[in-house]
Amino acid sequence: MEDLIIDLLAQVRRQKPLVHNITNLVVMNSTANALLALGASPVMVHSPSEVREVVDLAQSLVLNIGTLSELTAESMLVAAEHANNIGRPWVLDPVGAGISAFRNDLLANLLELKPTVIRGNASEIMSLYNFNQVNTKGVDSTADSKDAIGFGKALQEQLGSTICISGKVDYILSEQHTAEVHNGHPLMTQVTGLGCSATALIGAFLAITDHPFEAATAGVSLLSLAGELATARSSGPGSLQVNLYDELYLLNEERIRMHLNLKLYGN
Ligand SMILES: Nc1ncnc2c1ncn2[C@@H]1O[C@H](COP(=O)(O)OP(=O)(O)O)[C@@H](O)[C@H]1O
Ligand SMILES: Cc1ncsc1CCOP(=O)(O)O
Ligand SMILES: [Mg+2]
Repeated sequence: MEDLIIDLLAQVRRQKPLVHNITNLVVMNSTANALLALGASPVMVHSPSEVREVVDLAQSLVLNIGTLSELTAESMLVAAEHANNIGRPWVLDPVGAGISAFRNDLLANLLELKPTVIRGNASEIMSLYNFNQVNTKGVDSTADSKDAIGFGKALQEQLGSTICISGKVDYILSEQHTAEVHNGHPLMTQVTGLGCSATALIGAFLAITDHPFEAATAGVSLLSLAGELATARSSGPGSLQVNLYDELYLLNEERIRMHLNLKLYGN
């Protein structure tokens, strides 16, 4: 799998795919910078009047509901439907799933459109499986990622989507495979938008491969690895945020082979 991730990263850097993001107001800048640091080309387009044309133009779509509004909810539904119609892959970040009826209703509609990949923290994945479950606290998880595996597997079977659960260990679940990423650092939970950045990177890899499990594993692995390497030379959350861009930019074959701690299982 390391060989594959190294190859996918080289392809992103060569092709610089255009990744269309309808995302939240908190992370708009940081996820654009994460995509640029990796080697992809982000565009943030939110208006329902222009999302169809940009879905046509871009190679993948990232939907992130973090600061949802009536306008972005409409845009997301239009964009996801159009992406399905023309065969564009898309990834959903269900930020804050479970915190309101408005958010849950939109998520239910988006799940009907069967996202190619879903990435959330443990509380979000648990809420997605059962919206009535009250285990969510804003946008941060109150649960360990391993406790959401059963919910993630059930969602995977129900939707056919690849499911990623982030946390101390990241899990990537497809019909045939499970991957575990044992990288990252607890300090990463004190910088906003790093889960959203993992989702955006998945978008970059979806743009260059037809294999959602591989794209999701590459995106989650490289964000966690870059975060771990960045933490080692940071004195707190502020420098971690900046150093993360440098580490994404500096990722190469040697660093991936030396530091990536990835386990792959067949189901
Ligand atoms: N306890 C932890 N230990 C190590 N790494 C972590 C931990 N929690 C989160 N991370 C890292 O932060 C990334 C984002 O995960 P998470 O904080 O769960 O997302 P979100 O920001 O959506 O809540 C993970 O992919 C992982 O690399
Ligand atoms: C704090 C906050 N509030 C709404 S969206 C958002 C950012 C969440 O980003 P992440 O889930 O990646 O930490
Ligand atoms: Mg999140």
